[in-house]
Amino acid sequence: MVLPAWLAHPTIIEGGSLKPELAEGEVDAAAIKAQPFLEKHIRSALKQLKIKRLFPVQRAVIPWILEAQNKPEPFRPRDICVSAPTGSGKTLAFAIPIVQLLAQRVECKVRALVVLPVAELALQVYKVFSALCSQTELEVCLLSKQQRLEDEQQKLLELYKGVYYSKVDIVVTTPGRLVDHLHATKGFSLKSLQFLVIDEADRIMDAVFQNWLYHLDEHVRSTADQLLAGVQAPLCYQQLLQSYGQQPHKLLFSATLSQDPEKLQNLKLFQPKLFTTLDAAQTAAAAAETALDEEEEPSGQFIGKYTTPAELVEQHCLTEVRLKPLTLFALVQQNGWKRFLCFTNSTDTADRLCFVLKQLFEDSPIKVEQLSAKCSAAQRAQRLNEFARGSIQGLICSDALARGIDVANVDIVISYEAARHIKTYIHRVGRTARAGQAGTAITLLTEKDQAQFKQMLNAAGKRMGEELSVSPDIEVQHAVLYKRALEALRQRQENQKNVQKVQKMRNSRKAAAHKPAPAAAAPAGQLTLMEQLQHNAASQLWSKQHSKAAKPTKAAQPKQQTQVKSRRQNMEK
Ligand SMILES: Nc1ncnc2c1ncn2[C@@H]1O[C@H](COP(=O)(O)OP(=O)(O)OP(=O)(O)O)[C@@H](O)[C@H]1O
Repeated sequence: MVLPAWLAHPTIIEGGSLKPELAEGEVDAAAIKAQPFLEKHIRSALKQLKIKRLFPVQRAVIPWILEAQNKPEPFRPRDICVSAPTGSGKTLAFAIPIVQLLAQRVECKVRALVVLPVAELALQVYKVFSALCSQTELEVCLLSKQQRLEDEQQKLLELYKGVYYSKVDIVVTTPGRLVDHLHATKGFSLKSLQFLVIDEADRIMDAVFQNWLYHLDEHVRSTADQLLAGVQAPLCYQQLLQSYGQQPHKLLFSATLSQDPEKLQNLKLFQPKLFTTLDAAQTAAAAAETALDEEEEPSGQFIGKYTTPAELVEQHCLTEVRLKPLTLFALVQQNGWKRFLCFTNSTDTADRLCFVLKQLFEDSPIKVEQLSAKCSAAQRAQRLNEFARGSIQGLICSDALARGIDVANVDIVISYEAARHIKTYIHRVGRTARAGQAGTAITLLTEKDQAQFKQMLNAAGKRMGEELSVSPDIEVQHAVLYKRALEALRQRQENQKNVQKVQKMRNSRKAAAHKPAPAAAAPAGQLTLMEQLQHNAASQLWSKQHSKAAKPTKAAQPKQQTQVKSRRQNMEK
């Protein structure tokens, strides 16, 4: 594959370690007070966030965006793609310049749109924006299906004398929720959009999400046409507007950025520019590359595509399929791990593994819980909180959590099953060694997995780390405990099968009666005890959810309404 020139010749982000050791008396060039481009309100917000210095990606990207945006029209800044390791601080790299630029002029319009693949990530980025905006008049809004559409619409817009006014300046959302609002929210306008941020860009460019871009583009295009209809400007200016006038400045971020020209083309990037970080081996390769003839067509992957944090130690542990849960148990015990995330390739494996581990750790202070698509969003949030507080030591996750989530103080990431794709591996291991902290990633490998795993790493320019071993006697040592745990698992699976059978019978009985009566109306006397328990639990859950949904949360509304009112009055003046 031949790379386009902008991917082949990136701007290298200098800086190496996130926590460099400074010699005595040496001035820290990355200290916040040494950054002349940061406004006072940003410095003070960073102080509250306990951020004392900028990370390399932030030092490279923030001043570049500020400078590009400060050039007068009709200059249009180049769109940028930023590829930097997990945990290297990409969120602040786009949030700081956006807040600083938007705060210069407050208007009742959505001027920045930040799109993330899943609700949890959107919430995380929303919190960062909210913290940065705390010293400004800017309002940030989260649209992510965690609230009803009507409640989100209320947060977003206000109708005054027949005209819709935006209550917010920055919207953080997911692709699906954005499309919901583009279709269903009257008055939702992005015609003043100045920034479009796509975080975890490679994931968002995947086929499933493609049509959100189409809808957004259509929306921006149609508002540009409406605008042009009323413009009495010279033809050349109209042409300029038509060609790119209404397109926002696009900022793409990821730890594993796509280099697929077709996917990138969908984003219609304007003279794109790539920023990338390199590790030591890649820096040497880049130096050799620049020695080559500049005219030569570059090929293959862009350098720095798969870098992991400098502080990350990668290891593997050889085991057998039948002993995998026991190997994991022994590793945790042997090494005294207190904060570990363990990834599996499927939700079912996460579920079974978590059950077996709970049995194995029954008499120990180690508490493990599952964190997968099987848990509700509220459950996931609660478990993450408990993990952060230290009341849960291990979380057994499917890959839903592998990307972007910033879980505090994870010491160890274990791949219970080897990741099938390098991107999955990079994002999994990136849950540790974040923000310059130390961290270790361990992959459990059977003999069969080994060659494939090695090949995957080599293809990405990485090498297998050291081998970590467990005592060969684990099977004998824990024979009784392990047997009991596996027997409990077998019993549980049998029970689950029985419950499913009962459920199936019940459904077919209902279908036969041709009367799909609501569950709440079913006469209790005709149900078996098991059915009755399930029925009661379902009814309770249903009424709980519906009574919650019926109560719109208005806690923050009065304050926001007054602010918007005064902003609107200012505008009218
Ligand atoms: N300059 C800084 N100083 C100290 N901590 C920082 C700094 N910048 C970011 N952080 C912290 O580093 C952690 C990781 O940041 P962030 O989530 O932005 O990383 P990321 O590069 O987006 O990672 P991923 O690719 O996994 O999403 C966060 O906890 C954040 O608060």
